[in-house]
Amino acid sequence: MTSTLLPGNIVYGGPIIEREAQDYRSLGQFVLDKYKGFGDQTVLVDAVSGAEYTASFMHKSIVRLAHILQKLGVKQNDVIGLSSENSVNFALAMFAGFAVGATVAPLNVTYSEREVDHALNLSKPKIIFASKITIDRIAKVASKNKFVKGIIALSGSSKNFKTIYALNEMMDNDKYKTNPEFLSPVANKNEDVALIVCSSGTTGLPKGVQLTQMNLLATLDSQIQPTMIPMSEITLLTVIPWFHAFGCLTLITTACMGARLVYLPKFEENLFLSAIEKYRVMMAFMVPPLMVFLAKHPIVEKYDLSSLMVLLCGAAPLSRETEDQIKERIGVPFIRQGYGLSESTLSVLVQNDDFCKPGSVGVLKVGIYAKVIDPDTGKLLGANERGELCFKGDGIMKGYIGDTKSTQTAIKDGWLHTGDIGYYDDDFEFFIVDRIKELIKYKGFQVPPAEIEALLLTHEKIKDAAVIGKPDEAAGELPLAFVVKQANVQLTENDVIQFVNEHASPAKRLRGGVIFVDEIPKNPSGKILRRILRNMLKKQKSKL
Ligand SMILES: Nc1ncnc2c1ncn2[C@@H]1O[C@H](COP(=O)(O)OP(=O)(O)OP(=O)(O)O)[C@@H](O)[C@H]1O
Ligand SMILES: O=C(O)[C@H]1CSC(c2nc3ccc(O)cc3s2)=N1
Ligand SMILES: [Mg+2]
Repeated sequence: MTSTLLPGNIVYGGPIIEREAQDYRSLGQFVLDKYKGFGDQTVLVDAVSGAEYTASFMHKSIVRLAHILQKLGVKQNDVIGLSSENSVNFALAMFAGFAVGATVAPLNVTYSEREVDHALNLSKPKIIFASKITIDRIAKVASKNKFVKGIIALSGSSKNFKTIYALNEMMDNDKYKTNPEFLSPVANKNEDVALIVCSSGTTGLPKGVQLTQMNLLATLDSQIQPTMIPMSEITLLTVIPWFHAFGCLTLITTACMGARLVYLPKFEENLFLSAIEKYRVMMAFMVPPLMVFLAKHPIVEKYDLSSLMVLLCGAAPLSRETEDQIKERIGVPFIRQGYGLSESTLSVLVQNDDFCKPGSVGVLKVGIYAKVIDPDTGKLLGANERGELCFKGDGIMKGYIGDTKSTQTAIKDGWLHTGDIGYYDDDFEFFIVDRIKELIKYKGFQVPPAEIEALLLTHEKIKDAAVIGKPDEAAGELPLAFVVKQANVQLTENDVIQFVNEHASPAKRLRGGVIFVDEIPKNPSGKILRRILRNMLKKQKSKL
């Protein structure tokens, strides 16, 4: 499908032809019927334990858990929290929540008590599923919030809350083994919220993004495309946390397609590589730090990665240099960069065979409209003009929970204002420059840190890098780099400054200096946490 230009400089990705999911009675029913239809196919594989789960196992278990949720008093549109690393029980809990027509609110497992408290007070779940790594923290915070009536332990247990149920005990209880079918209640698809995902919190506190059943069903329809190989023969790998929109939506879409999804609960170098080798993984969901790992880490050479055909990468900027290095090093034929937001359900832009210029994030997906506006004046811009990207379509969220003001700032006349600066070229292929909030303002020039970071990563002695603006009275801000050196190399501040001077325009020079660090702080979906770097800089200054 090629994009078309509509009057008023609006680009359109074309209609969603498929209507299978959207016409269903509910999201929960769609997932149940899909799993039932896939029968004995293996749909999930735990790469740590090696356990494999068939679609019929998933169907049977979701039905049982849905009956259990109803017995516990969970009703349509009640909210269920879900705090777990990637595991089969995460998938069961979420899909059982959908089956009873509830709203599922995944929680970041790395959240501190304070952050859990913030997230719980956004979604106000009645029941929370928690795994052994989070249950103590969840129980402690839940005991201070009256709206939480019960906690279901997916694994482990805790003494910090009075009503804790153990999932395995309930699943084995004969009481719930009676009815092998479950009929999901008819949904008000445009209104009923299926998911409340927390945005990454890169620019402030995380916001509770409400995605309706229709947002998800339309996205599912838009993902269905004829493939050369039957879906049942495709093996995918993911380590992206399922509590994040990117991870969560890729779990839901791959589940409904009947592919085999191999998952990891967290990233571990050897496990990630050996999983690709062992399961002959064809496609992997990636974020830029994982791409840099494949491009640069010496142990990559020890593994047979020849099965890899496609890497799907999103969530943060990926440089064309990293892309080229991977192609050259491990010969992956296709790298598909995509771009999306929690607010857009899944990606709104993705590369394909015909539109994959280096550094681009591809073209509009079906069902999506885009426009680029001048962030100051709101004027509509045309091809090759940089401005704020705005999107419209069936995947755009209902709004932020409990925050009408932010919702009204984010969505105007149905258009989601992303806060990201980008442009499309003459082929309607899109490029992301940076976030409006991250642009460094040097003497009136706007310097995108992502560009300097991409350049620094091309240096063979640099393992990782992040750039921020250092406040400066005369110039406004000066670009400053945090740099992680490769092991056992000599590299000075001056070497790094010289390198940038040679390869970048004057405004991008590292006039703020270079700080060597052991690690760049990133969140689980691979985004650089620049506010931590800004705090580090402040602390360093106050010490002087
Ligand atoms: N391929 C990509 N290239 C560059 N940036 C990307 C890409 N994909 C996603 N992003 C960035 O990720 C953002 C969406 O991420 P997400 O919804 O997880 O939360 P966040 O915007 O990082 O956090 P918050 O909204 O809470 O500040 C986009 O607005 C964009 O800035
Ligand atoms: O649609 C795809 O094929 C893949 C390619 S990359 C991608 C996404 N990236 C993001 C980033 C943030 C987010 O909230 C959702 C997505 S989906 N989706
Ligand atoms: Mg955001």
